Amino acid sequence: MKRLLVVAALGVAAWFLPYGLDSYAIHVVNVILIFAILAIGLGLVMGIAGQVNLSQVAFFGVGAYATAILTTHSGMGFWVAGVLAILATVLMGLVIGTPALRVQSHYLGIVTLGLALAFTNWVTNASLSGGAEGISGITAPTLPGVDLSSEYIYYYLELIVFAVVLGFGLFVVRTALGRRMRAMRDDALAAGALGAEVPMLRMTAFMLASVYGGVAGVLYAGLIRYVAPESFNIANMFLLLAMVIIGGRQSLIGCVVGAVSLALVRELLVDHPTIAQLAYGSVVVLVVVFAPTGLAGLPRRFRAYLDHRRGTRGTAAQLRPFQPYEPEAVSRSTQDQLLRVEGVTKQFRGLKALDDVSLTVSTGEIRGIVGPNGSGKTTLFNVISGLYKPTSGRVIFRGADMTGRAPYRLARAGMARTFQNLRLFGDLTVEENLLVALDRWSTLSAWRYALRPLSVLRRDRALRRSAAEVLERYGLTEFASLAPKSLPYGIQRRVEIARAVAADPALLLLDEPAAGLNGEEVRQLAEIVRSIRDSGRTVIIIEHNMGLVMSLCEQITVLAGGRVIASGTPAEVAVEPAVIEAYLGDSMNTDDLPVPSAGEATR
Ligand SMILES: Nc1ncnc2c1ncn2[C@@H]1O[C@H](COP(=O)(O)OP(=O)(O)OP(=O)(O)O)[C@@H](O)[C@H]1O
Repeated sequence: MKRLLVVAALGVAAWFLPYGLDSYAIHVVNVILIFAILAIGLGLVMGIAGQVNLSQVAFFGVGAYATAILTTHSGMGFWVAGVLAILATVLMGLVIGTPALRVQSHYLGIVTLGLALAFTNWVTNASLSGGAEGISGITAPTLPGVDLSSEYIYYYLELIVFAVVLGFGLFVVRTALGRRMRAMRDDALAAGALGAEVPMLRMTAFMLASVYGGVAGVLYAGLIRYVAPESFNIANMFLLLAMVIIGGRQSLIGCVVGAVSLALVRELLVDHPTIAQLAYGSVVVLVVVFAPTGLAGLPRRFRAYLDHRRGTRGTAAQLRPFQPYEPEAVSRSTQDQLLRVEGVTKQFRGLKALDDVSLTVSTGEIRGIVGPNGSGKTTLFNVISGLYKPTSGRVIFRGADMTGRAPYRLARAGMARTFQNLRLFGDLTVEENLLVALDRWSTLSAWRYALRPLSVLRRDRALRRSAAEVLERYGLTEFASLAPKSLPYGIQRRVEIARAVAADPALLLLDEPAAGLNGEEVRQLAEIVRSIRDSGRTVIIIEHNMGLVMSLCEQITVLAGGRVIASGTPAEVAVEPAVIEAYLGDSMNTDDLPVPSAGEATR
């Protein structure tokens, strides 16, 4: 309610703003709105999706130049030209997003900067774009009964477009697509392992940014009715970047605040361009060092600081007991092979981390993978889950050859995993971590955001209900809104397992889930894993805690030096001479192993 009142007050203020402004001031406001739209687009691709994009100014340029060329050379009306210009910008977004499929971080910065420079170079030299002089005489936009040639009236057109694109951006960020992008920004590898189609997501982020660039370009062409290369140069790109960083790149409102503040500063320093550049640079450095979340992040940091001083943070939340799943009858026929690893070898330069490893896992089994440190267990998981391509050999999952498939494809085929060193999305809450896993929509269905927004909202509500159920089952409800990193290690491990199961896998890979847990937590973990299996899933678990492995697993595969040295029931492998030899000198003492009875092992 409070938020609604603030939005209404801002809306009223924005509506009456032109009444107090002279003709120069309204022009400045119109330019600021265009920069704000550009900044939102840049915030989406860089702040939300984590893709370095130094070509936002080129998107802006394509939108403006395409409008200019189509209205002057081809004699089209402004609106038709504007729509075509935005389509042209999206096409450019696809081209510029393509390198993001292969390169990341500063390399992507260099590539996108290169493309932006190429654009400026082209418009400066091509005759189609009017060379250094640019294109003047752009047809003014018309609306029946509305005089858009007046900047006072044009302001309302811009204001409406700004409100729509800001609302759309916030809608994306706060629902499934935005969550996936934020997850990818945090940890692309973990997001992929949960089924997020990382390449498609990167492309979508660039396309979104390009739409914002295109819209801003069209509005600019309609406002100034003249385009020239200097409006789209690298200095403006850095100004835009400074707006996003200072405002707070992870918040679209922050991007708007940054755009407005810096555009006003630019106006004040318009006669001192050198001082202006130095001032932007210094402020950016100060913000990066002292307020990495920008102006938008300051209130939250201040609240966190106050909480810390009062000592109120996270004291109330309690881990509740796990509520077991309803057992499901699963046929445990050994014919029903869920996973087959055939002669897999993985070579890292001179080192053979896996050497001709073969194993078969049946549906409904809990399989243990054990072996001394460095024996290749995690490498085997990485090959099975698609993080590594094997040097040779095959991985057959649910009857299909999945060797070397991207992790997101394996995840979508029904595989989920946890990581030895926990890979929770640190910038997302516990609930959002689960929501990312629960979301099974393909990124291709992102068109619904534009054409069927209500279906997106309905689905988001359904996802939140499912997340609440998962939180409840794992006893995590009270931690839903907290950042995973603020939680004790044992709870983080539980969140990671809950997240993996939320992805609804047929096969769950657990990489050392007991690492760092105390005795009681290990007991609870065993209960959770058994219940997950009883609910119809198959589990493979890498573990050094031999007591846990021996009591939990029906079959154990022992690796040493990248080779399978034994395979069988806990009782069988515990007495294998090769296993005893491999473990001599290791922490495991096979004589002390609590070898279970056959009945216990197959619970
Ligand atoms: N990306 C990589 N590049 C080079 N060598 C690697 C890579 N990943 C693993 N290795 C090497 O492969 C071998 C097997 O490592 P892996 O992590 O699979 O062993 P592990 O059995 O899981 O060990 P631990 O129990 O300590 O986790 C080790 O010698 C490791 O150094």
